Amino acid sequence: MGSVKQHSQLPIIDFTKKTLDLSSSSWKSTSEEVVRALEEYGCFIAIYDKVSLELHQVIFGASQELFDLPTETKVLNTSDSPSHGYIGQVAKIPLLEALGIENATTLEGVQKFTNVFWPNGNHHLSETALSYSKLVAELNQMVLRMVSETYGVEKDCESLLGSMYYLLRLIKYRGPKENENNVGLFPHTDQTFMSILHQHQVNGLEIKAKNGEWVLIDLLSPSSFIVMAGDICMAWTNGRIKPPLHRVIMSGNEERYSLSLFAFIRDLIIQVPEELVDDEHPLQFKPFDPYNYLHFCCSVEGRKSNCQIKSYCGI
Ligand SMILES: O=C(O)CCC(=O)C(=O)O
Ligand SMILES: [Fe+2]
Repeated sequence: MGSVKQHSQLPIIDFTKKTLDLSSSSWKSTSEEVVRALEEYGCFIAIYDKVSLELHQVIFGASQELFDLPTETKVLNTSDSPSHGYIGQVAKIPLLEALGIENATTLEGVQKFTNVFWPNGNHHLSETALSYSKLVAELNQMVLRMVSETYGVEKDCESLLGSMYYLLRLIKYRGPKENENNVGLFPHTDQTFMSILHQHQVNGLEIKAKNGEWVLIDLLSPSSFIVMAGDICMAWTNGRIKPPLHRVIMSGNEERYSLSLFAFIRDLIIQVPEELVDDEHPLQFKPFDPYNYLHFCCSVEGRKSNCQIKSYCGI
């Protein structure tokens, strides 16, 4: 008998009905839920309906059209930053293809992306990608504010937010062919501050639970998003929040489309706030440049490490 995959027990946090203004009582209780979930699992499912069903359909429709372009066109999506552009036809992960929109919460960013494929512009695509990224970035900002307030480090929050930039990664996984491995993406943690993942219809994302089991994340509602801590968040919180190990396994033949909104930091040295260092939590990380960290991760030394953030700036 084959083993039945365990389904997600991740906390589900509702960001819809409540008015999340700083003075409301639900802001505080939601903040506590968020921090508890992040400390326990490194991630949670957010129910967030600011991205309308229509926008959900339109962005995934646009993603499908982009992946239908010929490979020689898709490879024009390049970047100076590692893994920020087109990824595809990689021998070890043949099911995966990805396109990256850098600075996706700015008009310049999305236009730079669309102009690669449509030199005269593609207003519809730019507008879609921009609206989606801005709305999901708002969720990220809300979560960061909640974490900062709960930890009493609001002053750090403003400088982090001021140095944050977003990469919207569009992802497509095809089903495996006969005798082909069904791994869509190998186990990893994200090199981000925070990532917000979203998918269209087909499941496949798995998270490694504390007991060592891989748990399938059931994300079938269009208003469900996974909010996931990245490596940078672990260093900033002095190890209180750990990024979860996750992977993608394709169980059927249906193509899977997903979106990752990655929050990165640039032009800021990350330092553990002194409020987060005490006898119980001795300082674990040296100040570091989170942008250089991305380059470290793809260096020979970085690739060899089994915990890149600790190798890079751990004490
Ligand atoms: O496709 C997914 O659901 C996850 C993607 C992911 O983990 C990544 O892009 O880092
Ligand atoms: Fe990831």
